[in-house]
Amino acid sequence: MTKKESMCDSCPSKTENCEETCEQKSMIKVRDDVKSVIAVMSGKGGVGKSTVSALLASAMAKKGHKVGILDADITGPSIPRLLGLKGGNITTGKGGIIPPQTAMGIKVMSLNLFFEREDEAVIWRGPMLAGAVKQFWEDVDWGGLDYLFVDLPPGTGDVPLTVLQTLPLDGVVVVFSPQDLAIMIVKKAVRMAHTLNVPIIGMVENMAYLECPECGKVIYPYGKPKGEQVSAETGIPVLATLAIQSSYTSFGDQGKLEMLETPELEQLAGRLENSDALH
Ligand SMILES: Nc1ncnc2c1ncn2[C@@H]1O[C@H](COP(=O)(O)OP(=O)(O)OP(=O)(O)O)[C@@H](O)[C@H]1O
Repeated sequence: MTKKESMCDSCPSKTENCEETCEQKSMIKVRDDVKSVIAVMSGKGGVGKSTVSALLASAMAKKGHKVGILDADITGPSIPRLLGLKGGNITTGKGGIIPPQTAMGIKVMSLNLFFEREDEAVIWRGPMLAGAVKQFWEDVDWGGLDYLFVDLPPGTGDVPLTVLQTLPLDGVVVVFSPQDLAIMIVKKAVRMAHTLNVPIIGMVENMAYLECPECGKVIYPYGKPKGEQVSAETGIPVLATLAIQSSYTSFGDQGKLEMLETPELEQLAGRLENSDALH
């Protein structure tokens, strides 16, 4: 019996893509030093996926966990900037590439950390992008993590496919904003995860409303929050709803996003911490 056949025999989810997924997963390095792996994805760009990845990672770190972020958004990496890390001095040790750490101790690996200029353009085709992600998993000395968050590029292209099909994900958090277009596309991301048999932990609705700092009136620049609707249509729970707040951008632009208090994501981190599915 081949390795693939024996893996498929014991796999509970026999679907169309199960064999290919099993084969991909069997080829990636097993890491006992990373306990839970959570991907953060969005169907569409600019909805705040990297912001949510960084804040969720910070919330976990504030709870005392050892946390890392694998920035799989190879062509548009923003995690180093959001967390105040500069590129150009990556070193390698016995256990592999040493991931730089933020002020709070979050370990980060991102292609931008290899460049001195953060505006360096990466003009690579799909297989090279996928190769970089695999290397970030296999060749980085993550050195014992409770949670590794994987910040995906938007959409359902090569890199999200590689991550969902290859890395041993415990689940996915999907970020969306309340525009109809974003919602149409978030459903594609949800379908992709379902097709590849990756559990969806839940969704985060970002930029859902804005509270006027002068009078406190709540307005909805992108239309009323659509969490309930999306949840009813997809069967996936909305775990956090975030307002539009200038502090998200100002803390991020200063590289201090991990210092921002976000009660909604701290609560979500608590739910993840206690979720049986992740341990
Ligand atoms: N809740 C929010 N309130 C205000 N600004 C926000 C909020 N969420 C994100 N932003 C801002 O929106 C911009 C895009 O956010 P971010 O880079 O996290 O999005 P993304 O979905 O990861 O984008 P990409 O498609 O490039 O991967 C950033 O300038 C960020 O500071």
